[in-house]
Amino acid sequence: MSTNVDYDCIVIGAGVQGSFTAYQLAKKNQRTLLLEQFVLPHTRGSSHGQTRIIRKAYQQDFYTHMMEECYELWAQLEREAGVKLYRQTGLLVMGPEESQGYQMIKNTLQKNKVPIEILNRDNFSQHIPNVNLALGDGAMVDITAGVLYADRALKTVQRQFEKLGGVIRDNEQVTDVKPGPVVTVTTSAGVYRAKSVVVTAGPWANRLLAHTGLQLPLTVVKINVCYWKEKVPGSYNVKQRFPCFLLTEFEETKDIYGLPSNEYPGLMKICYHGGSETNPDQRDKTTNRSDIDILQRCVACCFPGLVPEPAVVESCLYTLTPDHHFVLDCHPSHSNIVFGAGFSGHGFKFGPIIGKLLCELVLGEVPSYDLSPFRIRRFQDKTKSAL
Ligand SMILES: Cc1cc2nc3c(=O)[nH]c(=O)nc-3n(C[C@H](O)[C@H](O)[C@H](O)COP(=O)(O)OP(=O)(O)OC[C@H]3O[C@@H](n4cnc5c(N)ncnc54)[C@H](O)[C@@H]3O)c2cc1C
Ligand SMILES: O=C(O)[C@@H]1CCCCN1
Repeated sequence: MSTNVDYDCIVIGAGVQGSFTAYQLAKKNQRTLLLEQFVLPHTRGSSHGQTRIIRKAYQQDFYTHMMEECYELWAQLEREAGVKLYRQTGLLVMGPEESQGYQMIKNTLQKNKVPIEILNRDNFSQHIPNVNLALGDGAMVDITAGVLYADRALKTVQRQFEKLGGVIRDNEQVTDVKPGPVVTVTTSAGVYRAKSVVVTAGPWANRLLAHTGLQLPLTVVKINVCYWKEKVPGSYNVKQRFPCFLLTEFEETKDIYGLPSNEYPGLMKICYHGGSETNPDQRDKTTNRSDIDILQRCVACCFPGLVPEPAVVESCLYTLTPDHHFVLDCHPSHSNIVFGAGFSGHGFKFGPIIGKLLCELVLGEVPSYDLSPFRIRRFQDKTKSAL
């Protein structure tokens, strides 16, 4: 052990991305510390809750390509830990047949030979009962898509990290990061020195990066996570193999998505892919519910077996970039500070591959995928660097 550092790497933030990064670093024999400001597990960031969608259905090829390997990495973790983290349900994609968004997803899936089933108006209700396909909408199913058990996944990857000798310190907020050949990290409980640092602080990313003179164009929004009651219990249940769904357009506005009833008996999760801007420390003060009005109209129109009024509303945060693509990069002035941020409400399924990529950046290895869609230079004038 070199005498002037406590760790090879310190990862700041134990959400899904930081936890997978720490795990990958420990696998590569890096002495790694994972720091978390809250007591684990917590519900204040973006990675809490029992379920997330996993899918290859994307408009861009690069996400579909990454998901090929990512499914294998999820399965590897399941085997390693002896737990079930994924359940195949399929993803029903619905949207105006001629729209660009719907067609791009269809083309990407077909081009990449992802198994899909195209449904037509005649066989739709036979395959998908209790859903009304809007006039002019097309429908297809991404067969291998499904549900990830999110809370369980987070706990599992953190436990595997510790088994590899990694150290987690929760209830310890990072208050300063001093760049240099050895990075000094100050927390509410102490000071640590490491050869490199990874910032995976979710909605708090810019607050951490400010210590290093960098600000990214990130917007934090609060999502109302709505659960809707089944009129006939079980009709939208995961055990009936009811699929996840993605509606690429409703009333010409943002996507709406949902997951079969699972965590709360008789309640299906359906959310609007947008919300109002918030300060992550004051999340619960934001009370805009205009998205819920849209969801109520959508449920009344497309899901006749659900009561069109949410039975439970919880909160979760998105950290959005202007193009909704992730940020995976090294600090422009300090190559030993790496960050993963701006997962824009769709990053959970990529956790294992994000961990692998951020680990490669820390170790100075050639990244397994082309990172140009994720580099900060794409923002150009929107990235403020004080250094
Ligand atoms: C409602 C909702 C639905 C979603 N659905 C899907 C889906 O179906 N499929 C999918 O793939 N993705 C989905 N996502 C997106 C996915 O959950 C996020 O992209 C992902 O969880 C982001 O993880 P993260 O690690 O970047 O952030 P976080 O989970 O927020 O983790 C960051 C961590 O850093 C900690 N931290 C911050 N500052 C400090 C500090 N100073 N010191 C110490 N610790 C600090 C925070 O406390 C936090 O724990 C959804 C998100 C939401 C909100
Ligand atoms: O990542 C996902 O799969 C979900 C559904 C689509 C909108 C973003 N969140």
